[in-house]
Formats: sequence, C-alpha cells, structure tokens
Amino acid sequence: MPDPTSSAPCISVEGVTKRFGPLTVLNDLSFTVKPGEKLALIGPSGSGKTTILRILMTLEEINGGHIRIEGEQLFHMPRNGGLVAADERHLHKMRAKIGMVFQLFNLFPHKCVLDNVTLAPMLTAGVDRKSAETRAMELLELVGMAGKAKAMPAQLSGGQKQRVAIARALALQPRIMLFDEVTSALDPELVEEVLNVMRRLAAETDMTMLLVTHEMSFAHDFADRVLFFDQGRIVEEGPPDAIFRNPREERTQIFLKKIIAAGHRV
Ligand SMILES: Nc1ncnc2c1ncn2[C@@H]1O[C@H](COP(=O)(O)OP(=O)(O)OP(=O)(O)O)[C@@H](O)[C@H]1O
Repeated sequence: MPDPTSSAPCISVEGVTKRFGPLTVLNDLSFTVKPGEKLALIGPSGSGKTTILRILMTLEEINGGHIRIEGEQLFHMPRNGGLVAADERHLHKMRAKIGMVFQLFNLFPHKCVLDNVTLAPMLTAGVDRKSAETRAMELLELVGMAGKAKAMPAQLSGGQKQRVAIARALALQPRIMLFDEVTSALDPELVEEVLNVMRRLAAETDMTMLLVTHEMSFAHDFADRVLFFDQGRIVEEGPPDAIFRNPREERTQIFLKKIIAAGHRV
C-alpha cells in the first residue's frame, strides 16, 4: 500500500540518459514521484514523454543514470554501453508493480473482454480461473464494461476498448499506473467516457499515476503536479494552476499558447 506520509519516493529517476542511435531523447533527466501522487507529463511532440513511460515499463533500456521503483533499482546490468534489467525474475517482479495503458488498446483480438482481463493474472501470476474472473468482473464493473464481458474486441467502440484495456492493466493490481495518450486515438465523442474512468481511478484509489496527455484541461484537473518536457529535459514543474495559469519559462509559455491557438482548452 502506498503510504502518503512516507517521504520515500515511489519512483526516482536520476540523471537518466536515453539515446536512439545518434539522437539523445532523454538528457540527464531527473524527477521523483511520491506514493499516490498523480503526475501529468506535458510538452511538445518528440520531447521524450512516451520514452520515459516505456523505460519505466522496462520496454526500453537506458544509456545512463538510475531508476528506482519503491527503492529498488530497475536497471543494473551494464551491457553494450547501456543498462538493462538484471534478470527475468527481477524484471517480472518490477513489471508487476506497474500497469500501462497505451494510445492503441492492443487487446487480444481473438479473446473476449473477460478473457482479455483474466489472461495475465492466470498466466503470469498463477491466479486460478475463478478468482481471476471474480476480480475481472469487479474491474469491468469499475470501468462500466461488465455488461460486455462476453463481447469480442471487434464488437466494441474505441472508448469501450480503451476501458477494457484499463481494466486489463489493473488486473495485476499494480501500485503504479502509466497512461500514454490514452484518448488520442479516440473519436471526440468517446473521449469523455475514458477520462471519466480515469477521474474515478484517481479519486478512488491511492495508486501512483503518471499521465502523458495533450488534453490540457484534463491534465489540469487530474494532476497534483505537472512536468513540462522539452528536448528530453524537464523545463518547468509545479502544481497545475502555476503551470497552466502562470508559467515562468518562455518555452512553457510558447507551448501553451500554441495549444490554445490549436483550439484546446487549458
Ligand atoms: N524506437 C525508437 N527508435 C528511434 N527513435 C525513437 C524511438 N522511439 C522514439 N524515438 C524518438 O525519440 C523522440 C522522443 O519520442 P517520444 O515518443 O518519447 O516523444 P513524446 O514526447 O512522447 O512525443 P509525442 O507527444 O509526439 O508522443 C522522438 O524524436 C522519436 O522519434
């Protein structure tokens, strides 16, 4: 259980560098996240927001720096000039702490909604079918999809698929949830139903949550703290009111002006 009175960070990113070939995507990046904190990562396209989420999920390795999740190093084996997770067991243990929801829902197309949610607990955590289904139905209830438990993904709208993907990510009972532009592939009328689920999760659970989004008004309402990324670094951070209403840094001001000019609410 996250302990909000604890001063130990839930996530600690220290001097992380990530390169793709000659391109430095994260440049000596550092930040910490408190247990239970809701963080929004905003910034221009290509500034490294998705990359840091993928690194936290160990979907990418790093070239330097340290990452600790609940005090434990995520990467520590040097290989080919980079750092990778120590071994499969460690990787498995660390991954179980974190759930991620992606822009594209990536549901298993040949499995019904219920099986999509029960698969990981049964296969990777050894949960028996009955317990996995009971838990899955509770999660589907939470995201408003219990009535579609037997439906196939192709029968669902984008918003419904994304709500199932959220239930699936919650099925392993992660302590940290990462959301990567989860509404950007949705038709505008379906966005709100997914945001409502995330509002509920933020209000009703004490999970630590990191959100990458271009929905600035949602970021404002959702986050305890906002990090503004540019060129692989955090240029400015603070409470949503300070960042959105009164940004100090010129680059933040320019970014927000562009967002408003593009017709988005902040
Ligand atoms: N696997 C990869 N190989 C090469 N370059 C990559 C790879 N993944 C990301 N990049 C590059 O890294 C940079 C950062 O990408 P990233 O997706 O983290 O940015 P972002 O801030 O999330 O952008 P957006 O808001 O558009 O999603 C971009 O220039 C991108 O092209």
